[in-house]
Amino acid sequence: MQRPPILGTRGSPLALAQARMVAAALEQAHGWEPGFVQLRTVRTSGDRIQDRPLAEVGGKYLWTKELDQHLIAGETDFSVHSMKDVESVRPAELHLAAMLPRADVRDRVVGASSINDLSQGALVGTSSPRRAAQLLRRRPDLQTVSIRGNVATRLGKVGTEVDATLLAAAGLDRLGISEGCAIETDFMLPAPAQAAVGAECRSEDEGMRALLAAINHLPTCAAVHAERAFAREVGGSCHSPVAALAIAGPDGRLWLRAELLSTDGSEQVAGEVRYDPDNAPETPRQLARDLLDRAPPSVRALFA
Ligand SMILES: NCc1[nH]cc(CCC(=O)O)c1CC(=O)O
Repeated sequence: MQRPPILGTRGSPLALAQARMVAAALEQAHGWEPGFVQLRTVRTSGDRIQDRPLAEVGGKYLWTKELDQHLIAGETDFSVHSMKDVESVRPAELHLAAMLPRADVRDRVVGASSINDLSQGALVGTSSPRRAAQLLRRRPDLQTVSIRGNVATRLGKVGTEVDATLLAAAGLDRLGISEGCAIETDFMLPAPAQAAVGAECRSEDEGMRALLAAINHLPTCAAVHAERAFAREVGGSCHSPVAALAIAGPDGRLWLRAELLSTDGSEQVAGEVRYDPDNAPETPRQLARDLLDRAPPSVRALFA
């Protein structure tokens, strides 16, 4: 048997839960005993910087920077990421080789039974510009405040520092937390790549690519690639409120919905498209350009 592959992951409880899911899927697919894949935790800049919103410090790259460095240097064989936190442009040395089947894509509100149910003027903690803008669009009376920290930290602030918070259902579920009420996607469209866990290896590592290909879930892969292509084309930063969700039908066609908002949610542009990703792979980029063309100035200014 070959030597155990080394999996690089962040050390947060959610990152570790996701890393174990990928390790278990690989072990099962290749007939390795449970625990064969070695986990190596890597502290990223994103983990280190807890006092400021990441958007102010340098954005998503901070969640993968050190993982990328270890992987490129050959200290690990692959990295596992929340695809939502992975920059839409990746180093050429790295290859996204697998995605697990996507989990619940919705956000959940914790601290109220729905957005409409939040009391007048309630204070909602979120550091996501998308969630803040979508929330304010529906409920301009609400206040939002940036909160950071891992899922447990944020939950701990509900009822004390804030009245409510919004979190991804996928993350809560993976941590075994049943708290919160799901918000339907036509009310709050999720972030590009939300609820998808991906594995990335060195582009030239054919062996690792083949091992990971065995656990790649094609419908999730197609949907997440479409959302990431959309996100790349609209540009913007971590300050830019952007939502995108693609759903793969049984025939492989994708239904891609997307939304751009102004920071306070007062203005918005949205669109959707159904297409065959094999025949028209440029469609997400076209949708992005269409939304940018139609975007009001306050929205456009936040993007490319
Ligand atoms: N930005 C942090 C982050 N990255 C991925 C998830 C949730 C899991 C996922 O979307 O796959 C979370 C927490 C959250 O948004 O509630």
